[in-house]
Amino acid sequence: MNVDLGNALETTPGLTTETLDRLDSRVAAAHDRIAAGMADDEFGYAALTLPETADLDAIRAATGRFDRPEAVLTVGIGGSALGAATLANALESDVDAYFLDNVDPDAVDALLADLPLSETVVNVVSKSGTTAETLANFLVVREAMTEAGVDWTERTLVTTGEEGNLRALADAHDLPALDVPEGVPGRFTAISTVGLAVPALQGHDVEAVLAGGRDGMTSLSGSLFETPAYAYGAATYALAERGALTNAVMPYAESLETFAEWFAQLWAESLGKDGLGQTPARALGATDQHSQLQLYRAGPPDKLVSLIRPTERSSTPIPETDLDGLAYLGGSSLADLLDAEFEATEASLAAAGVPNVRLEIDRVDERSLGELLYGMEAACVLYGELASVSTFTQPAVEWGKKAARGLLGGGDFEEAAAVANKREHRIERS
Ligand SMILES: O=P(O)(O)OC[C@H]1O[C@](O)(CO)[C@@H](O)[C@@H]1O
Repeated sequence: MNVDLGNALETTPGLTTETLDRLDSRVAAAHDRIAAGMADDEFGYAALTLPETADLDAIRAATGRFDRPEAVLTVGIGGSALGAATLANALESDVDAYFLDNVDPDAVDALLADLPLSETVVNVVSKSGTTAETLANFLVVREAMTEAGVDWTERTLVTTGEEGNLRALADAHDLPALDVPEGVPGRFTAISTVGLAVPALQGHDVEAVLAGGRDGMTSLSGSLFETPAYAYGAATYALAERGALTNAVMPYAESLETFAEWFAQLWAESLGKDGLGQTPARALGATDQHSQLQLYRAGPPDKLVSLIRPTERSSTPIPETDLDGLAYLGGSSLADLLDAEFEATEASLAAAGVPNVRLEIDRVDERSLGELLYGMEAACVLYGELASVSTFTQPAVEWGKKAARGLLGGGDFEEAAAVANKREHRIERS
């Protein structure tokens, strides 16, 4: 993974080379803190040692109990689904991967109606084992398997914490079970049992994902000028400090669209603390050049755009044409067009003084994805150190969970009472 900060200098908001030089001493101190946390396997910092500690043997043993399934259905939410989804949606496989990470009955019913349940592995993932959406969906999926005459105990893989509902279920039915990594928040578990079971079931080279993570791990140093991940973390932090409160993540590869969704949880849930943070906006190049780019370029000067692309991609030739005004496309390729649009968007933003950062990976394969995931995690941890926020907790998500649980009779929560006291000011169609 390489990072180019050139288009974040002298922009509005913007950095200068002096800013980066001044930041580098803070990056060195932050790296020392990060390295110490990694060495001591400290809560949260342990995420950055996963390329070395992830239990590949356990992943292979647990997933090896399933002969090549037609499909893998992951039942999980947030970090328990997005890492695996990023890898599955970026890589080609003849084993289809599906993700139930919401409780929309229409979507759940439609998916279950289509799935070959007898040839599907159900991969239920929850660190806590208490997440309502995940457990509710699992109960629905298990019922559907039973009604289809499928022995769910033969088709279910569990990934969970040491205790809780799923651990008890796995023990009671002798289900293959993987341990979520201790001391690692869910959004940081892509390069672990949590994120790697699905690609393993799909036949992908999970060892290469770990190797990519190790590439990122060995690149960590005490200087942003030697560590692309830290360069990105420091630059995004400094731009936020100067008013870039939105970070539009815009991969120029369909295969990285889910990566932007994974990044959004990582960035928002880690850095949105104490009135601080940087809103991750998900965009896709070239599609959003015909959509959100208008706002990025001509709206409030409160954004940076992170443009991501693989430097190698397949190339689909564009046939010669005599279409009026479009003859120039003939003989080039879709790759040429997409790369030209990437560079044009980059320059368009720069011309308008909008800061943008270029991130490039070699290609969309297991090793590059591992390095990209790791690099963004390291960038996020560094940003959190510089911002002095509690990167590895997410207390603000608990209020809503209690309210929903109270509304369903799952306990007496004052949050549920607050829902009942909603202030109303209805505007109704006459
Ligand atoms: O793996 P679990 O415990 O089901 O949690 C799923 C997700 O929910 C959260 O805890 C937020 O509610 C995320 O941090 C996490 O990734």
